[in-house]
Amino acid sequence: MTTPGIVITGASGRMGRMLVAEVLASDACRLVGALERPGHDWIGRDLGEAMGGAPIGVIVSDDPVGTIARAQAVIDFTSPAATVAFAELTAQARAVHVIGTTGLSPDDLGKIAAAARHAPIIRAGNMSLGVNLLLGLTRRVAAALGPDWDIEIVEAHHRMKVDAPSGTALMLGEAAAEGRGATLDDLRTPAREGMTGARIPGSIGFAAIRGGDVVGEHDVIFAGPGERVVLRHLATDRAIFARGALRAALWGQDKGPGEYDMADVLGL
Ligand SMILES: NC(=O)C1=CN([C@@H]2O[C@H](COP(=O)(O)OP(=O)(O)OC[C@H]3O[C@@H](n4cnc5c(N)ncnc54)[C@H](O)[C@@H]3O)[C@@H](O)[C@H]2O)C=CC1
Ligand SMILES: O=C(O)C1=N[C@H](C(=O)O)C[C@H](O)C1
Repeated sequence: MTTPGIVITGASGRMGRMLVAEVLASDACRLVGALERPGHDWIGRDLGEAMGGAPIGVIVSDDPVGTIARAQAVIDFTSPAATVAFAELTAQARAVHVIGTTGLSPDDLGKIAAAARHAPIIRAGNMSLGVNLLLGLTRRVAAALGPDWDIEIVEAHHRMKVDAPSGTALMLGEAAAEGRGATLDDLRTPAREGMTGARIPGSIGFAAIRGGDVVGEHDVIFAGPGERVVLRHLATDRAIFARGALRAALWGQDKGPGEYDMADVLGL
């Protein structure tokens, strides 16, 4: 039996490079393609050489149709527009699509849901074991603490991150809202600036810090009368996300069409 062939999109990106290394180090799969955006200077080059090492026989391509046709799984950490386009092509190829891209709009999510009618899509704003455990803890603490406890989510990321709040912060906010028997749309408070007025009771607030090379830090703060509870996750190595994504790609091999998340993959 041959191992599943994996295509990595955005192969030159911060996550793309981690994913390539993770797939090449695994005996459970093969790297069968690497995609970059048209005009990128890696197009047409051997991926191993482009990454500064020995050739590996995979040429970086800007042709998603031909490349994805060879894949049993596509691991995709790129941009919302690229991910929506890849979702359609991956569904046509009946391959597993693992989506790590964040900043997706409701319209993007609708298109991804449509693609998932034809093939499995596993999507999470954070693929790490630690954050996915923290989601369950956040749900439980939010349920246990009453409405006198204000919920605020603070996240910090590197200076190149383009979306805010982070995908992880939004997942944590959704978990906190679920703990309160509501949705994040019900409880989310707009970003604060100027004369905001006092805090809306029961709302969930977000703050985003951007700077340097911070991999990803998230605090869920429960601020009550006279005390605070803080749940924290600190990512210090992007390999945690790549490891989770590859695990998802392999897990998805025998799954039917539909939308899945890391709780499904990890059995949480
Ligand atoms: N879910 C998770 O666990 C994680 C999610 N992310 C998310 O992954 C995404 C990417 O993050 P980074 O790697 O830091 O960004 P990056 O900017 O370093 O990499 C993105 C790559 O995608 C490429 N790309 C863009 N459009 C493309 C197209 N049409 N075809 C092929 N390649 C294309 C870019 O050229 C670039 O190389 C972000 O949305 C980020 O929030 C990042 C880390 C963990
Ligand atoms: O852009 C990043 O770097 C990260 N993005 C994800 C997010 O938006 O939460 C996951 C991780 O925090 C790193």
